[in-house]
Amino acid sequence: MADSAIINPSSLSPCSSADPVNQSEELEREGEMVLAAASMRRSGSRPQLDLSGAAIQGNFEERSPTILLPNQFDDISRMALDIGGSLIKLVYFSRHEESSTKDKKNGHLKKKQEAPNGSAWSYPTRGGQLHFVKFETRKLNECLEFIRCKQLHSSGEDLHSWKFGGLPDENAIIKATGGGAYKFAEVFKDTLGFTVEKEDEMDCLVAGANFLLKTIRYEAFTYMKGRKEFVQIDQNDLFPYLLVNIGSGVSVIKVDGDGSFQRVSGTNVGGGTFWGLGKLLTKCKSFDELLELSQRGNNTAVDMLVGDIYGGMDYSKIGLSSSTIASSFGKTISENKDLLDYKPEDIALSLLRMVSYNIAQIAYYNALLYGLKRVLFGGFFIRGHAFTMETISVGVHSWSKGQAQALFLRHEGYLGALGALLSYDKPDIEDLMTHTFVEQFPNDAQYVGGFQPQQGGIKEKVGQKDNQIIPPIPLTMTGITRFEQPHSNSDMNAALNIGVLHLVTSREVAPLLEDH
Ligand SMILES: Nc1ncnc2c1ncn2[C@@H]1O[C@H](COP(=O)(O)OP(=O)(O)OP(=O)(O)O)[C@@H](O)[C@H]1O
Ligand SMILES: CC(C)(CO)[C@@H](O)C(=O)NCCC(=O)O
Repeated sequence: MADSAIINPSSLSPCSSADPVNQSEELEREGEMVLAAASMRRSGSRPQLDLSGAAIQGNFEERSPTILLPNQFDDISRMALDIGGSLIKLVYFSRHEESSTKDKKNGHLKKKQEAPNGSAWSYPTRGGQLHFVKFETRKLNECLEFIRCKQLHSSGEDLHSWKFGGLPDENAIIKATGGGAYKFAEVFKDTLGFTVEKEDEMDCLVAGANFLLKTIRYEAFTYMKGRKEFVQIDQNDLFPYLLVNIGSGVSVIKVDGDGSFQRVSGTNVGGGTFWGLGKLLTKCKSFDELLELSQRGNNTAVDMLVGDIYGGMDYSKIGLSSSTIASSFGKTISENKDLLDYKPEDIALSLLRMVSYNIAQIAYYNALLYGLKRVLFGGFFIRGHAFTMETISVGVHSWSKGQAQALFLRHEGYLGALGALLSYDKPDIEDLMTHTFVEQFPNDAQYVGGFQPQQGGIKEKVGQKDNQIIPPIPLTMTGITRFEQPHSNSDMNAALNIGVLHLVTSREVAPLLEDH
């Protein structure tokens, strides 16, 4: 059910000349990655954004930095959304003259900046920009207000009817991905009048990641020992790689090419876990506050170290030093203390390390399983945060004995939104398949005692109609590889539990070991 009750069109406040986002302190308008369109291609009557030649501008430390393409000839309006469990990510295109408040404030378009090679870039006077903005999902109305005030809903020519006081074209569509594209589709229709065209979340993550890796220089980097090193991957040597997207939950995707991938794993211990538990345990009011707090922490106050167990000694026989964390939060069990006896900063650091390291470990095992050396981490959990990246890098590096490498992106949180934006310009043949949902399983994974479905042809893939995702269901659970459409709800429920740890709750008390 859409939470349509929470938004009422009349509750949206009038647009002021000021940027609506800046009116709210809590609303983070972050990193406006600015892309300009080099030129406009036209396929049939529909204008297309041509993103060729995209290049980052700005200094190396800037997150979500400006990227410009110089030759956008025609006017075009584009936006796409990735509506996740925690955050809504919005990407929109605008011409230079509609440059963002941040750009204006920083004089981005007026000044010349240092190019990486030391020369000065000159900014084009024509062209456009892709702005990247995020909102908290629980504050959907702020996103709606932003779209309305910026008049972002329409694509191409229909922009004008609204700009000049008319209502949005009732046929207007926007591309959106993430769970919220389903959950809030009616809200968008009711409040802003446009239809949400849903794009598959995994397709979009992969498309966004591939675009950034292939097209944008100074985008991907490694982070070890406090050093950030940019990596430009040879396009011919890009695939396969492992994409680990750390949002509220974590998706682990083996990417084999453009549009060719398998979601091979995932974990529910992700960014939502860190932020949710952190909020409960520290009373922090924002994610960034929690991250900042962790920077002052000392995790050894709550974590149980190998040395705590081994009387200060290393356990060198199995390669564990005394300072290795044996058990996250383990120290708290042996001390007669309450939550309030611990420093919130120590808790924040321990939690951050626990979640980051655990994800690194899962990433490593998947890299090992599929023989992948490159592991790309995306999602807003990373937030360009040094400790998070260091923990993940060290985890991947040490577990793989230096064989696998963790990579990060400057536009880490916008993969899905970017993929949704790129999907406007998918070739027509792909448009026909927009609503195809494909549940994929690793072909080469060793299954023990379960079934090992093969990837089949299109007939064996199951369609997604409207806002209902119908998963595939195995014919039997005994190694047979054919898939059929589920017929009943119970079939569907069974199918939904494939490949995930499914807990059947029981009220029976589990027998406990007797105390002696
Ligand atoms: N300002 C912020 N507010 C809330 N969470 C934030 C913020 N900045 C970073 N985060 C972290 O990013 C996570 C969300 O990341 P992201 O936006 O990539 O995922 P999502 O799309 O919301 O989740 P999912 O894909 O699982 O639905 C949060 O769970 C939190 O750990
Ligand atoms: C459910 C999604 C895909 C929504 O983005 C994400 O939160 C996720 O991958 N969660 C992990 C679910 C799991 O594989 O256990």
